[in-house]
Amino acid sequence: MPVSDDVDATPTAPEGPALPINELFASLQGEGRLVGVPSTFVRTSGCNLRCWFCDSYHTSWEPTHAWMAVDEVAEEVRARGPDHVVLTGGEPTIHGESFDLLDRLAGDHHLTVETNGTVVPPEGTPIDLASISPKLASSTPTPDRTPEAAREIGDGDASDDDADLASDWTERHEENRINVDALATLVERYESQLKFVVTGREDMSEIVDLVDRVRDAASVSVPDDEVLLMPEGQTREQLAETRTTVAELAAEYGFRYTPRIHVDIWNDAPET
Ligand SMILES: C[S@@+](CC[C@H](N)C(=O)[O-])C[C@H]1O[C@@H](n2cnc3c(N)ncnc32)[C@H](O)[C@@H]1O
Ligand SMILES: Nc1nc2[nH]cc(C(=O)O)c2c(=O)[nH]1
Ligand code: SF4
Ligand SMILES: [Mg+2]
Repeated sequence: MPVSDDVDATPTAPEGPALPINELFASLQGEGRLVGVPSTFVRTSGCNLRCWFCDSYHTSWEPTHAWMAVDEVAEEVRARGPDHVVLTGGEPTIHGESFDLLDRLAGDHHLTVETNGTVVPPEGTPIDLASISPKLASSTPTPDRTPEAAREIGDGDASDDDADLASDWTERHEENRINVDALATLVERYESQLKFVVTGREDMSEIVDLVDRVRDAASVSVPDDEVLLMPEGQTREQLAETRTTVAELAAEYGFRYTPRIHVDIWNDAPET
C-alpha cells in the first residue's frame, strides 16, 4: 500500500532527526499479550530481512515512505490520543532516530516495539514491551516462496522477476535472521514476548531449540507463557487455514497462542 494519506509526503528528509514513515494510525493492538488495547501505530519503512510472507510489503520488499521529523511524529502521536504506542515497521531498530522517538514519548506513553530481534537498542532506550518476533527458516524467501506467492498474486507460479528477487535475498535473510546474543539482551533488559509466526508443525523443533538457546544465553528466565505462537496469514482466508493447527500446537507444547484480531476484523486493509 502507498504511504498513508495522513502522512505528509515529504520526498526528502527534513532538517534534524527524521524517520521514513510508511503509516501512522490508531487501531487496536491486534497481536500478543496486549491484544485489544487501543494504540497508536507508527510504522517505519525499511528492513534488514525479507520474510517472503511479510504482511508489510511496502516497508520491506518495496519500501514506501514519507519523511517525518521525530518531533512531528511525536506531535501526531499525542494528537491521536491513546496512551499505548506501537513502534513497528519494517524493522524500526535499524533507524537510530527510532530511539530518539522512544526517548521523546517515554513517560507519557506505554511503548511497545515490534522487532525481529536482530538489533540491540542503545542502553537506556525506554521500551515497556519488547515484542520480539524472531524469524524461522520457514520465513526465508526462495524461488518457490516469494512475496507474490504470499500475496496470492498471479496464477500461483512465481514470475521470473519475483523468483529472482526472492533468491537475491535468500542468503542474506538466512545469515541475519537469528542473533541469539541480541535476543538474550532484549529479554534481559525488557518486559518481553517472543512471538513466533508459525506456518505449520514443521516449525516447532526450531522454536523449541531457539527458546532453549535464548534461555541458556540469558541471565533471566523466559517462561513458557512469554512464548507466543501466531498463525501465519496476511488475510482472513489465509489465517483460516493456519489458525487451528497453530492453536492446537500451542496447547500441545504449553506455549501461548495469539490471534491476529486486526486481520479477523479488518482483513488486510491499510492503517489497521
Ligand atoms: C511487519 S512486522 C514489523 C516488525 C518486525 N520487522 C518483525 O518482523 O517483528 C510486524 C509483525 O507482523 C508479523 N508478520 C509479518 N508477516 C506476517 C504474516 N504473513 N503472518 C503473520 N504474522 C506476520 C511479524 O512477525 C511481526 O510480529
Ligand atoms: N492492529 C494491529 N496490531 C498490530 N500489532 C502488531 C502489528 C505490526 O504490524 O507490527 C500490528 C498491526 O499492523 N495492526
Ligand atoms: S522482519 Fe518484519 S518487516 Fe522485515 S520482512 Fe520480516 S516481517 Fe517484514
Ligand atoms: Mg501488522
